[in-house]
Amino acid sequence: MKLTAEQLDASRCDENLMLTACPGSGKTRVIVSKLSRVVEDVRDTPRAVACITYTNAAVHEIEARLLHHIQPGDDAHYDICTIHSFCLHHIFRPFCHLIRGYKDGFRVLTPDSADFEELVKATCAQFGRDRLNFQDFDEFSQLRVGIDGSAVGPALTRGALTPEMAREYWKRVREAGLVDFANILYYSYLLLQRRTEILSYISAKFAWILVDEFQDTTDIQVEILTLVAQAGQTRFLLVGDPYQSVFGFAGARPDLADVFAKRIHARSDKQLTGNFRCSKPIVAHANLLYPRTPPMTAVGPTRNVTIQPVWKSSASAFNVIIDFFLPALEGRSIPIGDAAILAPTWYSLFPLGRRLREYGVSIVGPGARPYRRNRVFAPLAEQVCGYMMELNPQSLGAIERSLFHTILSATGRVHFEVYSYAGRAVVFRLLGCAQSLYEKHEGAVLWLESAAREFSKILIEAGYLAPAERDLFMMAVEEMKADMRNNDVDLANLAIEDLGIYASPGSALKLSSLHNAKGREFRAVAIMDLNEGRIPHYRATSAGEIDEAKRLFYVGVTRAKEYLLYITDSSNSRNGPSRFLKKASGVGVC
Ligand SMILES: Nc1ncnc2c1ncn2[C@@H]1O[C@H](COP(=O)(O)OP(=O)(O)OP(=O)(O)O)[C@@H](O)[C@H]1O
Repeated sequence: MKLTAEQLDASRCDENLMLTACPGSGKTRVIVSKLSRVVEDVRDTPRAVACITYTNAAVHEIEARLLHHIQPGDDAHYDICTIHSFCLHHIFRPFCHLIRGYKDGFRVLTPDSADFEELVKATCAQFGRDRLNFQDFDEFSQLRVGIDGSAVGPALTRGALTPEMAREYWKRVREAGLVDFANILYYSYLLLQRRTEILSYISAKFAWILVDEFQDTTDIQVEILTLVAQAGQTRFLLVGDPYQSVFGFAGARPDLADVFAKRIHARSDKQLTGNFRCSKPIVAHANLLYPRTPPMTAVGPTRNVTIQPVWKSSASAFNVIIDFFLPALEGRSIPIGDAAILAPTWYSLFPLGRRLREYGVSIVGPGARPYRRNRVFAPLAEQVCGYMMELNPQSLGAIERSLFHTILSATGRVHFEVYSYAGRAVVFRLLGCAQSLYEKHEGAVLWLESAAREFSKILIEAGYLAPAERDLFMMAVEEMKADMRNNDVDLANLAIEDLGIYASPGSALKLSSLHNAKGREFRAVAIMDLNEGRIPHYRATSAGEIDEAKRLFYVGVTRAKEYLLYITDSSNSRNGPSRFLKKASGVGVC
C-alpha cells in the first residue's frame, strides 16, 4: 500500500495523536497502515489493538484491507469494531453478571428484531398511543443514555417521546433479559468507573486504541475512553475532521475531540491535506466553505478535471435532473450508477424518486425499503426480482445464499443442499415461476402474494419446507403490506423493479440524504433543495445549528469526484438560494 509522506508520518507517530484529515485524504489507509504496524508490535505479547469505527460498513472495509498485511494468528491481537461492539465484547459481556438484571446473561436488542417492535408497541400502548409509524420506531432506536443515566435524544427535545416513556421502555427491555445499544455503552461506562479491576484489565489488554471519525464522538464515548486513558497503559490515534461533524442529533459534538485530545496530551500538529477524491474546482469550492491551514489540495486522479460546479434554479428539480444532469452524465460517459442526487432531508427525495421511476430511470433510495428488512420473504423476493431485471449469472450465487438464509430464518433449519446441483435446480424452478408470475402481474404486491404461494409449493416439494410451513411466506408478505400501509406507502406504487433494485443497487442512480452520503463518493453529484430555510433549516437559529448545516453542505460538496451540480427550488419566491451558495458566506455561485 503506497502512502504519501503525510500519511506515512501520521501512521509512524508513536505518541498519542489527534490527526485532522480533510475529505478524501485516505483516513482508512492511514488507519490500516497504523493497525498493521502496531499489531506487529504486540504479536508476541498478550496485548491487542482496538480499531473503533463509526459503522459496520467501515469495519468490513478496514478488515478487508488489513487482510493483506497480517499473519495467521494475528486475529487474537486486533479487534476492528464499532464503539458498541467494543463495549459489548470486552466490557459488558464478560462482566454483565455484576449488573442488576443481567446475572443470568442477556440478548442484544436490535432495532430490526421482532422483540424491539413488540417492546415499543407495548410501551406506547401503555401511554395511549396505538398507531405507530417508522418514525416512532426510529425515535426509540435513537434513544441514548447520558452520563448521568438520563434519557437523551432528539425525540425527547421535540416532546414526541417523553423521559417517562423511555424509562418504561428500558424497564421492559431489562425485564425481558435484553440490552439495547444505548445501555451497552452506559453499563460499560459504569463498570469501568466503579470497578478498578475491570478498568485495569482493559488498559492492560489494549496497547493502542485507534478511533476513526472521531469528530462524531458523543459524551459517553469520550468518558469511556478517558477512563481507559487515565489507567495509563493505552495509546491513542484519533482520526477525524471537525468540518464533517454532522451527527449532532445523535449526540455527536465536534468540540469533544479537542477536550479529549487535551486530556490525553495528544499531539495535534499533524494533518492530512491531500484530497484524492475531488477535482481542483470542487476542492476550491470546499475551501471557500472551510479554508484550512495548510489548504486542502486536489492530488488524486481527477485533480485535473476542469469542469466547474454549476448552479441551476428551477421550479422542478425533476426537470433539472432530466434536462440537464442526466444528459451531462451521458456527455461525460459517467454511468448513472456512479452518480447521486443528495438532499438535506430524505422526504423531499420521495416525490422526485417516484417521478424518475415513472420516467424510466432506475433509482435506488431514498432511505430504506418501505417494509422492514427482517420480513422473512423479503430478501429472497428482492434477489429474484433483481435477477429478472438483469439476467446476470453471478446473481445465482446471491439467490442461493438468500434461499439458504430464508429457509434458516423461517424454519430454524440448515439446508446445505441448497448449494448442491439439486439446489441449483430448485433455484431455476423458482426463477421460472417468478418470471411467469411477472408476465401475469402488474405491481409488486400481487407478484409477492402469488410468489409466496408458489415458492412455498416448490420448496415443500424439494423438502426444504414442511407442509405445515406452507403459509410462512404468505404471512411475511402480509407483514410487508402492513408495514407499507403504516408508512402511508401506496401499495399500487411499488413495482417489481423496485424490489430488484433493493437487491442490486449498483447500476441505479442513488438518491440519498446528505447525512447518509457521509463517507461515500460518486463521480457526479447533484445537491437539490439548496434554499435558505431548507439548508440551513428555518428552525436552525443558534450559531451551532447553522454551522452544523454548513458542515452538512460541505460533506455533500466533497462527495463529488468530477461533476457537481447545485439545484435550488424557484417555486417559492420567499426562499431564495441558501446562504451557502452565496459569495459572502459560501461557494459564491450566486
Ligand atoms: N496514498 C494514496 N494513493 C492513492 N490513492 C489514495 C491514497 N490515499 C487515499 N487514496 C484514495 O482516496 C480516496 C479517498 O479515501 P478515503 O475514502 O479513505 O477518504 P476519507 O479520508 O475517508 O474521506 P472522507 O472523510 O471524505 O469520507 C479513496 O478512493 C482512496 O483509495
